[in-house]
Amino acid sequence: MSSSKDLPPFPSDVPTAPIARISLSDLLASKPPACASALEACRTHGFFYLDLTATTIGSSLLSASERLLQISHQVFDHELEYKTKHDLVKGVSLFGYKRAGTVKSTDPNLRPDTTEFFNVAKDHVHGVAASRSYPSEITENKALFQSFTKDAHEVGMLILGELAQQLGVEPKAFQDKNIFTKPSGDHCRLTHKYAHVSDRHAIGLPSHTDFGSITILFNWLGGLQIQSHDPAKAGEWEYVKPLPGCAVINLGDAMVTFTNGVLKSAKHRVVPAPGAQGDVDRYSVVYFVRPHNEALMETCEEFRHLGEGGRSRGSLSRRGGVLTAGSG
Ligand SMILES: O=C(O)CCC(=O)C(=O)O
Ligand SMILES: [Fe+2]
Repeated sequence: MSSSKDLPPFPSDVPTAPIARISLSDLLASKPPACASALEACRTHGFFYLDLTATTIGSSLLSASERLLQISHQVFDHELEYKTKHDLVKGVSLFGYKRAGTVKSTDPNLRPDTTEFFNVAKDHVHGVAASRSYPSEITENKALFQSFTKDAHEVGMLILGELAQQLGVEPKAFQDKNIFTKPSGDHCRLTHKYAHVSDRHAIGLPSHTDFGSITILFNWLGGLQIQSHDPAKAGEWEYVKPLPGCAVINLGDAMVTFTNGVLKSAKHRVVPAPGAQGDVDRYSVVYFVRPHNEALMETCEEFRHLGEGGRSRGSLSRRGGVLTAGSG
């Protein structure tokens, strides 16, 4: 595949998840219907499309994501031996290479996944923390990773600000948990899933929720699925069809903790893309806005009255008796 434009189309007869499409330009202008739709999407699906066209920051994110796609082709094309030189060390750091074949203990079928990825730390590309080794295609394109992470984080902060506004809480309640200049697990992930012509049931990424606050996702082929909210469909998996000019936004578990479950982090997974799309390798470019390492992982004041306050999920650490987002 030389470019995202040469890909087979998403089949027209495959049912897709009915998630909202919200315009970044409207959110930037704080237009009430767009802000209300964002809140509604985050209270229900925990997912929405963000139309990035017609805005400067959105256009630069779209072009950066295309360039990162090209870099992904080169990076994943290396021999496994080269890629594993940059392995992430589970339990020690999130950043680096994860090969395909991981079994997630939460997958009831314990199927090895078929996706490899590189997690590139915001802290490493912006000098917030000392870097680790990455493939040369990543280190040589530091400026691109810098602008992508900065712009994606800014879009995440805009959404967090609008959600706070809509919920009537302290306007910076969520933004203050995700400060860009502070050490954190914020990162850009490049993913690659091999085409599986012979095994249409291979799992790309097993069902999971994201750990952080907001995920900004660029993908070009189907394969991403979320569970239906239609009671008649009883949680059936539905494809999230990639839309040109749009990123897919979803909330992570931190937002569930901060809002005491008012906002949702939906389970999602990656399966082979439908139709002819399943015959080509699949890539995605993701940015995870995660609470900074010192952020308290507890329910914001305004949501405590809802009952069971301070629920937390994910790998958190305790600092001086309080729960923070830092991985220790
Ligand atoms: O590749 C995708 O479409 C989704 C990736 C994802 O869910 C993740 O990396 O957490
Ligand atoms: Fe995810």
